[in-house]
Amino acid sequence: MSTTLTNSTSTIRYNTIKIDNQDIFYRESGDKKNPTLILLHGFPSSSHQYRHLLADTHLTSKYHLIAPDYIGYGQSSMPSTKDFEYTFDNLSVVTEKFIKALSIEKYSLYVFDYGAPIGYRLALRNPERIQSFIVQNGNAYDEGIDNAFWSNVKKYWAEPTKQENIDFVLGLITPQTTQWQYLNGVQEKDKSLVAPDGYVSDQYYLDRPGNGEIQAQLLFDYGTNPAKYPAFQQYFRQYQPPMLIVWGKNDEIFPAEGAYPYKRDLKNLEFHLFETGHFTLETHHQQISTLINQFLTKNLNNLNINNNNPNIEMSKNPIVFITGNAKKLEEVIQILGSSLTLESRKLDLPELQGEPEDISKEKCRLAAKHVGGPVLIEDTCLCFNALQGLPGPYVKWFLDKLKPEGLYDLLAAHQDKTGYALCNFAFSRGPDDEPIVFVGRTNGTIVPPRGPRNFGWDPVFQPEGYTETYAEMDKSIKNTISHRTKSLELVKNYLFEHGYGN
Ligand SMILES: O=c1[nH]c(=O)c2ncn([C@@H]3O[C@H](COP(=O)(O)OP(=O)(O)OP(=O)(O)O)[C@@H](O)[C@H]3O)c2[nH]1
Ligand SMILES: [Mg+2]
Repeated sequence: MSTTLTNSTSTIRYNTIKIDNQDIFYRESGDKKNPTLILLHGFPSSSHQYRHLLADTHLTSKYHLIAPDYIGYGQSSMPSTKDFEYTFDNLSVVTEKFIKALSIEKYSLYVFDYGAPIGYRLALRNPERIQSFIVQNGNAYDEGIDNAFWSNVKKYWAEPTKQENIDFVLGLITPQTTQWQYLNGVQEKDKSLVAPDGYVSDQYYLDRPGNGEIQAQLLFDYGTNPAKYPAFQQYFRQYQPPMLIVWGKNDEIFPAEGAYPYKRDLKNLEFHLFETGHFTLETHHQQISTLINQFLTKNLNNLNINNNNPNIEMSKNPIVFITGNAKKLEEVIQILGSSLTLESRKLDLPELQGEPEDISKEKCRLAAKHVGGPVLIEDTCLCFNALQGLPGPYVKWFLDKLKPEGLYDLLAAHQDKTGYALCNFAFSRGPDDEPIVFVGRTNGTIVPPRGPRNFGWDPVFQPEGYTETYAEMDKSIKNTISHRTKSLELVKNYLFEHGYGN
């Protein structure tokens, strides 16, 4: 339990820290020892928009919450556009430095509106640090900005000096528009839930001399975001961060059309639309808090166990998976999903001759020396029973010279066509640590090649109980029964027990 609790609402602290000589103001609640949720605000607001979540003891008894104000917003410094270039790149760099200055190693991100392109940039640069995402009316897909509001913004991106376009931008920072942002799309019965303090204080900050130029510069730079959407989407597909979507569906700026496409890329996605507008938390913070609590509890479960156990070693460095084989890496990423974050490095390490376990241990020692930190390697064997386990670890060279047909022909003189695929993962914490080996094995039969030839000996291996070869079957089936999956399962269990899980 947090030590900062009082009665039914949590204590919020208000602090300022210097980053690159600028003051960054932030609100903080909950115990620092617990997993961190960083709340990134939107336009035209500040960390004030997260006041309900920050005060919610259901969240702060289990999580550490932090909400900064970006430069130019709320209580943070507001240098002029001559002294600071207001771009999403720059705001994300400052946010990254802010997180580092507070010594936060891993975190979940709540992204809303402008917070989305800032948070996704952070994730592209630090995929290993991101534990999960909560997305509220924040965009990463073209569908979300294909509407009347954005067609005006696009005109401004195309001709920023045209008076008509400047007038449009100036219209966005008037008291009427700010109030509209809070109330538009809110159901009649819920309007009295929206505190006027939100739009009144946002307007106070917008009205500061020079702030209009800042908003115009940043809105112009929003034009750099659509070009990044493919990279954001690729990150989602590759790293599969758990994601909770909580979206006010009557928002005219970020309508629900921008929420659905996340479903295309994220496998671990919870999706909720609410009958309300842009500032969804104003009317639905209780429902959202409950969902966040359930979502984080489910997805950070392993981490909570680790945090409660002082004997667990938490790695500061990410585990580097070394392989020279792109297909192998692809499967490892598919199998692991978001459960474990690895950094990959392409390197073809020399391999010893001998028994599979000794080969993988030695490969792992070399990798640990190379990286100087925690490493994971993998060595795969294809073993024929009639040949006492050969070609085993040497299958790569046999395959290279003989092709899949030749592998099958090796058994021409033998009745027994059975064999097994063997996968040895080896893990070491660093150069002085003895590697541990995790073995996964799938039995099968060696058959004349069938199916696509894009991965090694897959066409000649037909796993026991199946009529298709590895190459013919759907990837999702191979990844349920394969030698690699079985070995990775043991790796995951071991690493979770030792504090490396997501
Ligand atoms: O059909 C396949 N299905 C698989 O699931 C599979 N896994 C590995 N292989 C192949 O078997 C040899 C292992 O050698 P290997 O473990 O030393 O790998 P590698 O040298 O390619 O990469 P690495 O050592 O840099 O990680 C290489 O020819 C790999 O292409 C597979 N073929
Ligand atoms: Mg190799």
